[in-house]
Amino acid sequence: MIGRLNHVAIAVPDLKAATAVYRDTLGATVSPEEEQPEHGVSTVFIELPNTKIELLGVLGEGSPIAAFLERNPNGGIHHLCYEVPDIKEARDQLLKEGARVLGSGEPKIGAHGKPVLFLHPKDFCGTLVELEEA
Ligand SMILES: CC[C@@H](C(=O)O)C(=O)SCCNC(=O)CCNC(=O)[C@H](O)C(C)(C)COP(=O)(O)OP(=O)(O)OC[C@H]1O[C@@H](n2cnc3c(N)ncnc32)[C@H](O)[C@@H]1OP(=O)(O)O
Ligand SMILES: [Co+2]
Repeated sequence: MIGRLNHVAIAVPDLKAATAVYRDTLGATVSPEEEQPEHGVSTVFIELPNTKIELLGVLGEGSPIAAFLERNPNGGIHHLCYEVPDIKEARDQLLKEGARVLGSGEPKIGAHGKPVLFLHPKDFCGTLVELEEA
């Protein structure tokens, strides 16, 4: 079902400082910061030859990364995003297999303008999984 690794997301307490680490210390090409109000986060993408890193900062009240940052105040790896050819087909198959799809279960439009869904970390080896339609 899953295809390419689209991105590895890192939640950070200070998005500007984290962007500077990737740009200035690691010499990476970083995107401009973008607010994602539908998702309660701000994002910066780092383009690597074989995948992307998504830096996530808190946006507004009730951000889904707030509790994670309370538990990991220096930040940490938050989720892996895999591409799937058809997100609703993938969701229906996963539900049949007993996996928990987070939120309403309906895909939202993600940072790349494509439908995304999240799967509960307890069902995937302790790792929060995002699916993005390829
Ligand atoms: C920009 C758009 C998009 C994109 O296109 O790329 C994004 O990436 S948006 C990114 C942010 N959005 C989301 O993460 C949405 C889905 N996430 C959630 O709904 C919640 O974060 C969550 C997964 C339900 C967790 O919420 P939280 O408030 O932390 O819940 P709990 O405290 O009840 O945690 C339950 C349980 O799960 C463990 N946990 C939580 N988060 C993670 C994580 N990121 N990785 C691994 N494990 C995680 C947590 O430790 C709890 O464990 P126990 O204490 O053992 O029960
Ligand atoms: Co993501």
